Amino acid sequence: MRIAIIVFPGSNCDVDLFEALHSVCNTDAQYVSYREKSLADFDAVMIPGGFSYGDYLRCGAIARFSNIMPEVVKFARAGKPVLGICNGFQILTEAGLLPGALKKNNNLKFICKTAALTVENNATLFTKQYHSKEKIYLPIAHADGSYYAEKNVLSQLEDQQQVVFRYADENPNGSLNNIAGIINERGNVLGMMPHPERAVESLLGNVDGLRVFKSLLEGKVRTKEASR
Ligand SMILES: NC(=O)CC[C@H](N)C(=O)O
Repeated sequence: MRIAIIVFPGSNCDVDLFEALHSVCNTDAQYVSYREKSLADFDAVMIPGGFSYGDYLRCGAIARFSNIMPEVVKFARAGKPVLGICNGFQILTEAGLLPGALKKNNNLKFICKTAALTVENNATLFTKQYHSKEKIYLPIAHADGSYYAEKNVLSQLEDQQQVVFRYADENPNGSLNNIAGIINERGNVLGMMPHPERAVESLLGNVDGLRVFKSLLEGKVRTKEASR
């Protein structure tokens, strides 16, 4: 599987994501600049975390006007897999590929810690290797991670099992319905605030994020972690 990692000015989790895909999962990952205008030959697109355009105006609000974004939208509309992590999630909501918005954390502070989550929907492209309602732990690192959507959007997300990850134990940022990650109706675009790419090797002290990537790559690779 050939995976594009979109790099914007200010992205800072692109290398972690590359290492997770390339070094841990042995898959073909390529950096693609925000200036590019084509995603031909890629099987999946991932938008990494960071501070695209310095988070000026609103997180993701400027990135979504980059050259590459119409291609990302086309890619998603074609039903191909798209994953947005943290700032990537923010960019996907700004681009209209996912509903709702990410607001400032309730405490108005940047929060960097490990969060407990439950896997609410394990029937997606990105979560099929988790058990239903499995409790996992992933790092979070954001200032604008409080998920907001209108009531009718929230009920649609709940009714259609589009909430994929929910904060467990405590809600760190004020997200409505404890939402940490959602998928679009079609099931090919996932956005999540926690960082699975920072939890893919025992050396990192946590492998709970590895199955997000393994689920997508299922059957196509034998990961190093799995062979240990
Ligand atoms: N780690 C990240 O992607 C940070 C996301 C975003 N810039 C925020 O602080 O909310």
